[in-house]
Amino acid sequence: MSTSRLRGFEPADSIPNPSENRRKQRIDLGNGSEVIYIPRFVPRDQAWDWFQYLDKEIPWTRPTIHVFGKSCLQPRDTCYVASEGLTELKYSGYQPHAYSWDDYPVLKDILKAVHEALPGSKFNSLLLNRYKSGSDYVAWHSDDEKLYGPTPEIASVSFGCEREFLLRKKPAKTPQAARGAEKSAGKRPKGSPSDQHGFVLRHGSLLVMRGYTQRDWVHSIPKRVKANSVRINLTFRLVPT
Ligand SMILES: O=C(O)CCC(=O)C(=O)O
Ligand SMILES: [Fe+2]
Repeated sequence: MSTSRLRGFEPADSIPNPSENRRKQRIDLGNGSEVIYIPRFVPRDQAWDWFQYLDKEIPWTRPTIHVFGKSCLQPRDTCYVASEGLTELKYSGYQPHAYSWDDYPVLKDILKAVHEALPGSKFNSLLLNRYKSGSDYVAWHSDDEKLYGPTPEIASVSFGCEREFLLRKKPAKTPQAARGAEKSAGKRPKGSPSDQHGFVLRHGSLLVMRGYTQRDWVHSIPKRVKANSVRINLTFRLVPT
């Protein structure tokens, strides 16, 4: 697919500066949630160099996780890097070992590039994922673990095979809000925000989730039979101390 946005999903806001407009998209998800997408964040050759390094040097594992009372192999490889002294990460009954930034200088270079692109950000942990083929995936979830606080900023850098990243609004919680959602289902008024978005995350792209995105939305990387090469994704996060 040539375009970074998926057909049938919402177009991005236009940004006044025309050169920025080509590069950067800002999607207002409503109610204090937003996504930024920069398709050409890392130049192509640099991105391939980083891909090769990560594929080869990172101590990837495929852990057993526990979801809905069942054990299963996580459907992708993973690794975790964090600064010393942070609250430990635990998800799906699995507590990854925290590797040190000092052991992977390239991760520090990528982190530096991310910090430069996002003024004011100060990430101190990183979850890495490797999708070996289109049958590897990440199920619908939100990164709403307590250790990240109520409004985490999550910066996601992708390398290798292009895969779809989907965002879907969580169902309304109060009966009143649920009735409203039911009434408007299928006939969204013009100009009101959509409750689903999709991006094809290209090699070297940066996607940022902000505000209440983890509280109000879920995201996923679905299986895709046609995706037949490796994709590596890095999500930088801040664990407040
Ligand atoms: O691979 C991706 O783009 C997303 C990964 C993700 O959602 C996660 O690690 O929490
Ligand atoms: Fe996630």
